[in-house]
Amino acid sequence: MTVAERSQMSEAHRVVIKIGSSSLTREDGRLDVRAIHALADVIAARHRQGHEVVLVTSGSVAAGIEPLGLPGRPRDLAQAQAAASVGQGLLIARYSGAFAGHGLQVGQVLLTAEDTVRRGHYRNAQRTLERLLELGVVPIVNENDVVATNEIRFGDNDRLAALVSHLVGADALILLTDVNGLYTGHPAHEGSRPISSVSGPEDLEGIEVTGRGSAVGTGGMLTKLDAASIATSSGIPVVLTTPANVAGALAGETVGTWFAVTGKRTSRRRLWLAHAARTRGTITLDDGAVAAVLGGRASLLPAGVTGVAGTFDAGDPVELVDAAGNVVARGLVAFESDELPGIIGRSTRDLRAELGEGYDREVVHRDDLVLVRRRLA
Ligand SMILES: Nc1ncnc2c1ncn2[C@@H]1O[C@H](COP(=O)(O)OP(=O)(O)O)[C@@H](O)[C@H]1O
Ligand SMILES: N[C@@H](CCC(=O)OP(=O)(O)O)C(=O)O
Repeated sequence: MTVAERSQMSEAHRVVIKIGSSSLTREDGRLDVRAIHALADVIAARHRQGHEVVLVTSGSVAAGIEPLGLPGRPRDLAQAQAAASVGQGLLIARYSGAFAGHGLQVGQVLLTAEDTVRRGHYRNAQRTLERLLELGVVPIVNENDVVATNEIRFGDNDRLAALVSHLVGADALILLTDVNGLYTGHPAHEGSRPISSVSGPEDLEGIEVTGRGSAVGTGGMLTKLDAASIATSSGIPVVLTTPANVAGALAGETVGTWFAVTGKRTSRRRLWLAHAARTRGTITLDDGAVAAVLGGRASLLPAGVTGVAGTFDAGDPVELVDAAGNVVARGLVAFESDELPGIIGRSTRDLRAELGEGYDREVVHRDDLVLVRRRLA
């Protein structure tokens, strides 16, 4: 079922709910157990109505701060990973206790973004999540902080929640944070007004968002907008609100900000290329090639390439940038990096005549290319 309007939220069979660190920690930095119980109460009620909920929860790093005697959220990666390792067990134990009060079991699922889209990984993740739901268990997902490295580190659970929504074929995604939705500017700034609904990227023009979150959160509003864009562009509507409004959001009430669907369900490979793939290099395009690629139907030919950086093999993901270095698209490159300097800027006819069949192929075929939406702010 596709949820087109807020009012249909009450019928959404499978919903992903993501709760951020800012909503799970008290002012002294400790885990807020009451918040966990309040959320479990709402999810259990939804469960009793015959619906399914997948919970994506942050809070492992925050939960590790107090037992390790740390002064605050660690900045360096290894320390954050250690805190997450200590905190994750405590976090899941709290959820487990809260859901047990409703006769529900929970299943811990630790993922990286790549696991949700990379062939071979996603099938296992998908099968496990399906089986947990069939068994009436509430899956509780968090980033697998301990294995995530600096380069692949996802860094925020907002986008992970959007990718998980896609993975489980959710009917809706609810993002819970410490502000009741998106505002026209930072909520602390005078004059910022709440926005009740967003029907597409054009509604976000002029809105000020920061990547800086609350004291314990990461990513701020920027990653929530990224998550909303991933979900809505692949057919999943999003509500952004506070935990106090989660029951209202599930009932289809006008709470927080509603992000309407902007596109159809997309292929997992394109989702991976656009949002999770680690690119291996950069290919610079001339203005004509940028226009052709942005037109949406053209492949990238050698003649439109002006520069190459990085070391990659044929088939690797690369970024396509314009002359000013702005990322225009991502694609799977058809040549290895060593081959490209000898062919760029040249026409396919020349290349075929000089180097033979095969060298006249596209640098990136249009089927292997996704446009990158410009980020806000
Ligand atoms: N335009 C905006 N509208 C709403 N919140 C914003 C905006 N710009 C920045 N923010 C900040 O984003 C914060 C939420 O992000 P974050 O702390 O990462 O939350 P979480 O821990 O729930 O993921 C809010 O507390 C707010 O300070
Ligand atoms: N895996 C980390 C996620 C951190 C994170 O994304 O935080 P938030 O921006 O509060 O959702 C944790 O559990 O602390």
